[in-house]
Amino acid sequence: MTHMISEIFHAEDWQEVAGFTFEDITYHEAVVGGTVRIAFNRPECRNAFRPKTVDELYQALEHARVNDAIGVVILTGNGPSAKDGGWAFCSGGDQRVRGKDGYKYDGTEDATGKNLGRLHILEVQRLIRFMPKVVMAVVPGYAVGGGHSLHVICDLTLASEEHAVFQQKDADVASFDAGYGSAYLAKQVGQKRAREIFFLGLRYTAQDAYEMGMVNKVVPHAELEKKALEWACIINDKSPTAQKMLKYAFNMTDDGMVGQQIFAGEATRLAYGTDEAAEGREAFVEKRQADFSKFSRQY
Ligand SMILES: CC(C)(COP(=O)(O)OP(=O)(O)OC[C@H]1O[C@@H](n2cnc3c(N)ncnc32)[C@H](O)[C@@H]1OP(=O)(O)O)[C@@H](O)C(=O)NCCC(=O)NCCSC(=O)c1cc(O)c2ccccc2c1O
Repeated sequence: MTHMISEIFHAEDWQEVAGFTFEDITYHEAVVGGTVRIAFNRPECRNAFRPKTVDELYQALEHARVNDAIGVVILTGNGPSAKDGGWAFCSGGDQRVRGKDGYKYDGTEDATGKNLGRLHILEVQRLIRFMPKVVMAVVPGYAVGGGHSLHVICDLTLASEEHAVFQQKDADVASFDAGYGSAYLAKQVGQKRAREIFFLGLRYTAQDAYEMGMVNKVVPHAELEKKALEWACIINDKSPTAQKMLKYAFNMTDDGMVGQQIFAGEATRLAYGTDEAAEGREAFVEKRQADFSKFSRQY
């Protein structure tokens, strides 16, 4: 008997990625190739993340990042909750395990033995931001707190027409994502709207979020995952180099020197492929003066 992943998950489209024993997430690769689906799998607590969840998420994202065959990562939440039928993308940090210095592992999971608190969802945000793949948030229910920030950092967001709820409740629990979660949100929806979202913590539907500019498409709940895979296939049919350079170009204006470094690194890689670069390398190896005279100063 196959275990149900999520009510709107289409098992025929996916196969489990081998080699992992995840508990808090599920990790699948599309049968058609090119796309992975990573899903929070704690629907009973609206897919809140504890440190173990974040570790698993980071591991799966890193695995996708370095997999040459993958162009798109779908990030979503499994559901509904068996307790009450509620749907969630992610409700942020698990408040039951928040300590004075961050979110706590349970005793057996802490690698340091010192029970250090973690805020490493921020490391996940950076991984999503800087990976040369399109990351798509697929929001079937609540995207709240740190879960809202995760949808903000993703390149695209699709949302369930019936069940998606966007809400920033950080200030209700005396937390604040003062990085991408707020400042980058303001780039998406404008300063007044972003301040409203954080200062008031109101609930917004998928349609509200679409009108504000932080959701790309509102999709009927039952069709959400099919639409996500359809979009992923469209993205994957295009030039991987063009898609990567575009993502880094979009990021660059907001990411300062790091954004420039990442874009510039890829420009260097492209330059290495030219005859001009080969001449420079070969001249060094052959211990001769490089002859760049035949290369044009194109304008
Ligand atoms: C998400 C909700 C609005 C949903 O409300 P609803 O009424 O539909 O459902 P319940 O409230 O009854 O929830 C069902 C069930 O789930 C439990 N639960 C939900 N969210 C969490 C959570 N985040 N942590 C732990 N448990 C959660 C809830 O207790 C119920 O359990 P039962 O046992 O009673 O069945 C609503 O649930 C809600 O408001 N949730 C809390 C949202 C929240 O405050 N999130 C945290 C914001 S702070 C944050 O995420 C954050 C994390 C970081 O790591 C950061 C790092 C660096 C900077 C900032 C960070 C940051 O802000």
